[in-house]
Amino acid sequence: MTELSPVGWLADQRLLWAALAFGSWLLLCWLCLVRPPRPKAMSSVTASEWLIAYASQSGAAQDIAERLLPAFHQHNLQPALLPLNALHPDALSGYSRALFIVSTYGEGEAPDNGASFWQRASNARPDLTSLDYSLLALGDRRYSDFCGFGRQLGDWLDGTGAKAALPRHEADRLDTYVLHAWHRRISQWTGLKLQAPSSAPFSYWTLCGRTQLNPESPGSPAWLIRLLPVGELPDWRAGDLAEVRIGSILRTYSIASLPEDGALELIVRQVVNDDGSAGQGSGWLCCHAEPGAMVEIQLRSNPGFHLPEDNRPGIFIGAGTGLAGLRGLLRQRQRLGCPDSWLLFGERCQQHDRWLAEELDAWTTEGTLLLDRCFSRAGDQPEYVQHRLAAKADQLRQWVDRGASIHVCGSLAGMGNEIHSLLQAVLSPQQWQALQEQQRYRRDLY
Ligand SMILES: Cc1cc2nc3c(=O)[nH]c(=O)nc-3n(C[C@H](O)[C@H](O)[C@H](O)COP(=O)(O)O)c2cc1C
Repeated sequence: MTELSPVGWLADQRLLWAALAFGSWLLLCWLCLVRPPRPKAMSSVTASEWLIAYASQSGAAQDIAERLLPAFHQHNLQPALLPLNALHPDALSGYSRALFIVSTYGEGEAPDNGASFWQRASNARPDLTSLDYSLLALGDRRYSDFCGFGRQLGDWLDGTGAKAALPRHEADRLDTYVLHAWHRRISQWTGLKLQAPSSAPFSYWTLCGRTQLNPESPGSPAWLIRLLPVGELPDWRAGDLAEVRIGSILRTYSIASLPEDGALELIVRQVVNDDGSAGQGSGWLCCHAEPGAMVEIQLRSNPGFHLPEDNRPGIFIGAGTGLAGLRGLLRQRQRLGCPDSWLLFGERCQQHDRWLAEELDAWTTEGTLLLDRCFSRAGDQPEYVQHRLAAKADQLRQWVDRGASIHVCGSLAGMGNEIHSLLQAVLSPQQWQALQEQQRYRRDLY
């Protein structure tokens, strides 16, 4: 056996360490260069490729779109959730999979938060061959152009080369069978557990007050109806809607009060049929139901008609029962101390149709409300809200330049359509575009 001198032993140890260091370095190189990279986590690959886009006038399509999010989040996916107007058609090529949930408004038209997208899309044909999509169209077969906008959007997508991953689904009045079928199919497609929205349950309310707003008016009687909940008062926001079930009849009304008022108030016009009989739903609410009667109601969020988050000036335009939605908004602004509200309200006759006079006149006296009442049966010249607005076009332009939002509530045929055309005619293209893009033009029309 040879004995190592201390110097030789030290040299051997150095050699050993050098060999070890060299070996580690080689291993590191192999790990970095030779081994293939591990696939990126699923979430980071697919996070930005998903799009959920909606176009919704009274909130149903938006609600369906928003309720899809939690299932995506559970899988660490962060899809973009946007109203169509927030997208440029070309930007769709940035996504590889999309869900479109769109309703139809007007006469087969896009809802307001899809209208400017559609205007741009009509002149654009981006290459969307790498986009797979599914489309759920909401509509109502009682309109002649059933799901008209959904169908146009689907045809346009197909024309761009986008591939429909599933057949188009069309839901008539939120038909639960179709909604469940669509959710099942997209669950299979995406591999996510997506639940069809179960609509909020109806709850019971008691009829506790009914005041006629237009005694002796030549128009049909209109009533302010007050209801108290059985149980706790639920929460809602100014601009929201109430679905009222009377037997087999379902009617949607704009809510005219705030939760802070302690009761739900609606403005209901008593419909009189051609044969003189009272309309089924309104007849019961306005005449036949006794105080204390039970009413089944479901509250529905209507985000497209809420107030903007700040206290910018607000223009409120409506006729007849359209005052309901506007009154909720005006009450909210009064509570928040917003200074500049301008209401243009149209009804029939000066003498008997000063609806909610006490309340509105108090606000004008305080200086927080500018009120233009227009009467269609006044003197020789009938005056509608669109006439008054046209006469005050300079003031309208000034308010819009100061950043005012515009809310319109009432019937689409006639008032809603005419206000729409008038705004387009008297505002500059820049003002009109800004109103739409900044969502400062909001409508609750029926
Ligand atoms: C003023 C108005 C016009 C409408 N026009 C149509 C139409 O032309 N075709 C259709 O299928 N549905 C039409 N609808 C029905 C809506 O598309 C349907 O109620 C839908 O569920 C609303 O969804 P949203 O709340 O997302 O806007 C119309 C509804 C309203 C209030």
